[in-house]
Amino acid sequence: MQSSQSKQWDIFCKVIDNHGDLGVCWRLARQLAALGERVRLWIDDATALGWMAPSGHDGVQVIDWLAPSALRAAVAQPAPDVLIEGFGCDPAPELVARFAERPGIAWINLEYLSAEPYVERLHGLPSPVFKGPGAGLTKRFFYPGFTSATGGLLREPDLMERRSRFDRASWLSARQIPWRQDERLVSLFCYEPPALAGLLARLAENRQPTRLLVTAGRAAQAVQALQGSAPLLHGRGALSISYLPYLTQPDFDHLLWACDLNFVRGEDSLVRALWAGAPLIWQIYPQDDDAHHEKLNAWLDWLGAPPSLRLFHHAWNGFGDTALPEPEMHGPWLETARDARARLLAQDDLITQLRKFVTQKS
Ligand SMILES: Cc1cn([C@H]2C[C@H](O)[C@@H](COP(=O)(O)OP(=O)(O)O[C@H]3O[C@@H](C)[C@H](O)[C@@H](O)[C@H]3O)O2)c(=O)[nH]c1=O
Repeated sequence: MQSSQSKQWDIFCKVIDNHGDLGVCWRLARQLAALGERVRLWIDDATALGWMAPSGHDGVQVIDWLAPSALRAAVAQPAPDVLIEGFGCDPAPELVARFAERPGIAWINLEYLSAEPYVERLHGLPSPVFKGPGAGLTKRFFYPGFTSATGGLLREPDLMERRSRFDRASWLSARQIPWRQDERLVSLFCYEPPALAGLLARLAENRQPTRLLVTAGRAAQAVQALQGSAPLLHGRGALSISYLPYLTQPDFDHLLWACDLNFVRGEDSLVRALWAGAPLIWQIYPQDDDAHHEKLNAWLDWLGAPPSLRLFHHAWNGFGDTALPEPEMHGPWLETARDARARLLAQDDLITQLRKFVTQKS
């Protein structure tokens, strides 16, 4: 797969919390490698790769950034063509100093995803480094985003084709998830949303049965904590609950493809839910100064969210004391999701843009 045109990419990732930093960097690494690029992923905590990507990926070398032996070995090797700094994570200074010796190295700071207007303004801007390791180099900001004036979103070339071949019933049966044809399927990947109890009650009281597929980790703990305080909740009324193990990243996609409504969080799962094309609810990563309020509203504006979907997001994210509206799995919520996906599919994906960007700037 590798050609003489292929580049060496070194991606640096620091796990701050949860799984998004690694989730995004791993997805980037394996998509580059699938296109024939050579990739080293430098990571300070690769634990979650044990379930996200247990078999690794051809062409991706994972390196423990904290291991002194790995640093020594890397310093002895040729510098990469492209250095990607995930989310301003400050790669090891010894390496940056070594890499800076390579003429024409492209140094890119991959930023967090947002639909706020500043993204279009800042995408691609240079930031010359004046002192310290890397002095004399120019870092460039690469902003993923939802419009054609941004760096776009990660999307494998065959994603839509795989999605169209997906068979929900076989996937559920292979996972031993009980499912009756009349049950609506809802996935839950969240932190501890204040409106979680309200959602469970609404689903339980609905005329139509729902099976909630709860992802491992914080989502499962949040649901279980509520069940502890209201033990009858499990299987109550129209609601059935299945707890999932941690899934590989490709299987996490299958979960989203299988469901009629997806609750997602953070960054990477939001993008995957958009590609799934079913109605989705986003729990945004909360920031201390409430900066996430503006960020969520900017995304809802881009999405063209109908009023009930906007209200639902506000309630789910705990803005004010908004009451949780009825979740919808058809009608305007579905049309909105389909329309958003069509708009995104008409734009270049992130890797296509990133490779162009690197070639033009080096
Ligand atoms: C539950 C589950 C998740 N995943 C993957 C999907 C994603 O790649 C990843 C989750 O990442 P996210 O969706 O981004 O959600 P997240 O909330 O885990 O991640 C983040 O949000 C960012 C905004 C913050 O900056 C990060 O610090 C981090 O908090 O885990 C699986 O592969 N299998 C699973 O079973």
